Formats: sequence, structure tokens, C-alpha cells
Amino acid sequence: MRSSAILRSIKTSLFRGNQCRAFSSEAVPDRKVAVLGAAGGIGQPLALLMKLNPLVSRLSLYDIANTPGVAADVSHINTRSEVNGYMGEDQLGQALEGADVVIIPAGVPRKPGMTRDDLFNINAGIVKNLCQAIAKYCPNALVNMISNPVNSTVPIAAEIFKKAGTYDEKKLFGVTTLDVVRAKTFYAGKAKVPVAEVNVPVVGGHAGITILPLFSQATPKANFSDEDIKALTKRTQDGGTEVVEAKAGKGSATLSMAYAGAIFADACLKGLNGVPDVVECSFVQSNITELPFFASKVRLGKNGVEEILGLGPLSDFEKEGLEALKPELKSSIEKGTNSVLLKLIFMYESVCLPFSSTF
Ligand SMILES: NC(=O)c1ccc[n+]([C@@H]2O[C@H](COP(=O)([O-])OP(=O)(O)OC[C@H]3O[C@@H](n4cnc5c(N)ncnc54)[C@H](O)[C@@H]3O)[C@@H](O)[C@H]2O)c1
Ligand SMILES: O=C(O)C[C@H](O)C(=O)O
Repeated sequence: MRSSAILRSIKTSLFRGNQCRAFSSEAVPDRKVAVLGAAGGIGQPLALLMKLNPLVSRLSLYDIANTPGVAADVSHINTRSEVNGYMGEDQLGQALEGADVVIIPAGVPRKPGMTRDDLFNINAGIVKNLCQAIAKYCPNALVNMISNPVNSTVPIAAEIFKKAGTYDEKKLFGVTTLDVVRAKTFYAGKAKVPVAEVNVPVVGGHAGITILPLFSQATPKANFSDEDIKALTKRTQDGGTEVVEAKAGKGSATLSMAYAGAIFADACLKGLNGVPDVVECSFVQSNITELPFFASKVRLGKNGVEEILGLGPLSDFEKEGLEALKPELKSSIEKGTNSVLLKLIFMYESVCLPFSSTF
């Protein structure tokens, strides 16, 4: 296949239904996408995939190290967006200014034997700093949070934005698309149906049993035993660990995550551009359960979340899974909103910053 044909086929499969068909090429709005953590395992392939997205006019690649090389490399690809690389905190503001969508894969990944929650202490601080900058430089951007533990980093981001006075619950998303991608792949493999036709909602959160795939709502329908459904559910819940173990200390899912992140960012861009009926699962502020944040199907629009769709009818197995996940998800959310770490950070800022000019 010639390179132009390869590029066309990647774009078609990734960005199916792209509204470029609905707009003349002149009418596709300008959109700036910023990737924070762009030189990392997820960041680099995600930068590549966003460079292939014709809805992006400016691609801003930020990291604390190594961004110039990544940006120079990606910038040579002959697609629409102009690429700029930014490195170090001094350049974070420039990286963010005017961004419509900010994707955050910055932070430390798991090693075998760790839970996502073990990443909390280090990633909470990273997310806090990046979200403070977002509040300052692009408070209206849609934020796609990839950094783990998503069940806590999204609530942390909400707290930071509230403190800055910029919080809009419609614009903050935990990216759970990889759970959907996995559920679709595993279901299609077992049912022996073409994976491109498969749909499976995944609700709850993004860690272990908080990941609840709703195979009873999967399409096309397949005749699975209870044991099959249990096994598919467990594999989806443990998908991240499967990759962490296979990588044996060299990190967690990066390529499949970049794919999933690109799908979700594309959906956000389509929503912003007014494409109707764009629906993806995401971990958002929600009242469909008693928990303040919950992943479910979300309709995306010009302001971000347009509608949070209900859970739909659940099987008995899924109802049990839903009840079982709530305590863990509740405590991860509370860790993000009430953690001693956050309180200390906030206390330090409110006590020290008013006097900072005297230091
Ligand atoms: N939501 C999901 O489904 C999902 C899937 C896979 C991985 N993840 C998470 O994504 C995160 C990144 O994973 P990875 O494999 O790309 O890790 P990585 O270590 O390969 O890359 C992380 C990048 O973040 C950068 N970084 C660190 N601090 C930063 C800061 N303050 N500002 C900007 N950039 C900073 C690093 O320099 C590095 O380039 C991890 O927390 C991982 O657990 C989430
Ligand atoms: O499992 C991890 O630590 C990374 C990510 O959350 C995943 O689901 O692959």
C-alpha cells in the first residue's frame, strides 16, 4: 500500500464519521489541542494520532523533558495541524493558551504488583499543577484526564478548578475509553463477530472492580453463558494489569491508550463542532447514582457534556457488580476531594502565598 493510502485508511478507521464530510474544508473550525505529558509512552503515539486528526488545527505538545524532539518529528507529517513543542513550566502557559481540548497523560505509570491507587501521591501533585495552569490559561477547555488513578485525579481536578473559580462540570472528563476498547475487543473475539460492529457500554470507574462492562447491553447480541460473561467481565477489569505484567516493569498500556485517548478527544472535538449524537463513555460529575462522579454514556456537545445517559436495564450480575463497586469508587473519589495531601497543599498555598512577596 502506498503511504498516502495507509494514512487514509488509518484516518478512516480512527475517525469514522468525522464531520469533515459535513463541513467544506474551509468551514472546519480551528481547534487547538494540547497534550500534557506529550513525550511519554502514551503522549508520543497520542501526539501522532492527534496529528492525523483533521479536526485539529494547532497541536501543542508539552512535557517537562524531551518535547522539542517529539514536536519536530511529528511536525513533519503532512496533515492539517501546526505543531508546537513546549518544555518546562515556563512554557506551560504558552502551551495551554487558546486550547479547546487539553489531554493529560502526564504522570507515573504502574509497575507489576502496584495498584493504580499506588500512583496517587506522585500523580496528584502533577495533576494539581497542570490543572492550576489550565484554570489560568484556558479555563474553558475540555479536559481529558488520562493520568491515574482516574477515580481520584478527576475529583482532584474538580477541586482545583473550584478553588480557581473556573469549575464547569460539563468540561471535565476522566478518559475510560480504553475499558470500552478492551470490552469490545474481548467480546468480539469470544462472539466471533466483526469487532467494528461491536458496542459495549462500560460504567463505574477506571480501576479493578469499579470497571463495570455492561455485556447484557452489548450489540450484536451473542449467546453467552453466565460463566462466559463473568470471564469477559474479569478480563476487561484486569486488562490494565494484563498489560502491566506483560511489560514486566516497563510501564503500562501506552499504544492502546493512545488509540483510546485519540478516539475520546475526537469525540470531544466533534461535540464542540456541533456534530449531533456523539456519545462516548466517560467518568464525569454525575447524579445517575449516589456517587458524585461516575462513568457512563455521555452525549457530547458544544459545551462538553450535553447529557448523561442513564445506566439502562442491568442483568442481576451487573446489579451485583454495581453495588460491589460503590464503596471502592466512593473512597477513591473522597481521596481526591478530601485527601490530607490536598488539604495540606491548599493550606500551604493559602498561608504562604499572601506573604510570598516577602520571601
Ligand atoms: N486512563 C487510562 O485508561 C490510562 C491508561 C494507561 C495509562 N494511564 C496513565 O497515564 C499516565 C502516563 O502513562 P505513560 O505510560 O505515558 O507514562 P510515561 O512515564 O511513559 O510518560 C509520562 C510522561 O509524563 C511526563 N510528566 C511528568 N510530570 C509531568 C508534568 N508535571 N508535566 C508534564 N509532563 C509531565 C513525563 O516526563 C513523561 O514524559 C500514568 O499515570 C498511567 O497510569 C491511564
Ligand atoms: O493499568 C494501568 O495502570 C494503566 C491503565 O489504567 C490501563 O487500564 O491500562
